Amino acid sequence: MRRLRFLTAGESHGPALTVIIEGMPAGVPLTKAEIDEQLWRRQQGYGRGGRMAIEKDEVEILSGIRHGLTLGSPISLLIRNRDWENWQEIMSPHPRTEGTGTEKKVTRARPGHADLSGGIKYKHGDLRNILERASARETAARVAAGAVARALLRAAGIELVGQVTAIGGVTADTSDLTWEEIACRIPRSPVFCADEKASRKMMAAIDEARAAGDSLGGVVEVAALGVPVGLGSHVHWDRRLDGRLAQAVMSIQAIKGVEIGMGFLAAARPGSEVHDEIFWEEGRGYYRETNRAGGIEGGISNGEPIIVRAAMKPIPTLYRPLRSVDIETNQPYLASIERSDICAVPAALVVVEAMVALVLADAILERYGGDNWQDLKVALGR
Ligand SMILES: Cc1cc2nc3c(=O)[nH]c(=O)nc-3n(C[C@H](O)[C@H](O)[C@H](O)COP(=O)(O)O)c2cc1C
Ligand SMILES: C=C(O[C@@H]1CC(C(=O)O)=C[C@@H](OP(=O)(O)O)[C@H]1O)C(=O)O
Repeated sequence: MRRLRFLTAGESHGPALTVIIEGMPAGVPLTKAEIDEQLWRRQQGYGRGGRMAIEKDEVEILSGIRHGLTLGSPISLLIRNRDWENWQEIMSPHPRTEGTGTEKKVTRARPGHADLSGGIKYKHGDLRNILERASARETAARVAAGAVARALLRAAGIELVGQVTAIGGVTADTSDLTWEEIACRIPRSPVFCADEKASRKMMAAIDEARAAGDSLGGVVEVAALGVPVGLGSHVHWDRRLDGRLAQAVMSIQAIKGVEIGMGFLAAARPGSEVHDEIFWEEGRGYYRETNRAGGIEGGISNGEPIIVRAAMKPIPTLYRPLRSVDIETNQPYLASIERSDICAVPAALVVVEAMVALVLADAILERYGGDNWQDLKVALGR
């Protein structure tokens, strides 16, 4: 059973996003400021569009936290959409009054979005009824939930470090840097990349894509440091930690590939270059000199840093639009674009971190239990 569960709600241009997080032990220190910091990070990143100039994401804590400590009750959080002001009539929950409103239905299905399949599945002639919820605006609520999970991980001695490793085919080389060095450099880079030269090239690639009316995807990498041995299990498919991480990360809008450790690269290498040899030393215990497995063997964490990589496809809405069909007339059209991101890979990194945090916090609670932080601390041996 999931120990830490969360459920988000909210439309992209509705009044607000909400999230309920259930299963946090009592007594974990958690402040509004640390949730807001993660929300702020998600809004940064070179290549974003006009919407980010409107939104200033900030959390309102509705329940589950008192005087800076979790209560053990459901935590509910709210993030208002500033853009709602401009969409009140279009997004009104009330029945339409005859003869009012000039709103046109969205009938032009955008390639790369949920529009067409969602419209067919839910029998919506107005594709806005699909796109509002399919939008990655929802990731703000995931990041707020992730900040709650991060608070538990931090208390348990686990830290997450994330970096963008590729944008539009420009790849970073950070192989000579430690995770601590990477963590120091990331906030200074507008694309959250620790390789300064690659950072500049990535920004130039985004500028080029913008000028060409195109968009770019990329690759992000998250490392979880300080994870104890034994999270997840080999005994069932849905208890394997690698499977749980892959599902959570793949569920993020526009993520099309997830790797743990060497991932796809391992398929091309002989076994002698893929597996991590095991050593033992008095006082140190078991250790490995390499971490090609990315911290998980047989679905169980092995004590090495957990390394998760995710590939994001380019943003599907292009200023030089792709061909599609109007579902009312079945006639071809070329869309006119009002605004869109060119590249949201840095934002996606923050979302991947959030999903990794939620899975690891759930796995910690599964292994160590604890209704309150004191019991959990004892179980963790801290
Ligand atoms: C942080 C973030 C921002 C995004 N911004 C946009 C955007 O401005 N325009 C757009 O067309 N898609 C954007 N996307 C991607 C779409 O939400 C996503 O491709 C779409 O919902 C279809 O889902 P799928 O790619 O997972 O199939 C964004 C994704 C993320 C993670
Ligand atoms: C609002 C966010 O991302 C949005 C995700 C998104 C999409 O189609 O996924 C489309 C854009 O929204 P809009 O159509 O209102 O310009 C992005 O700005 C956000 O990240 O907070």
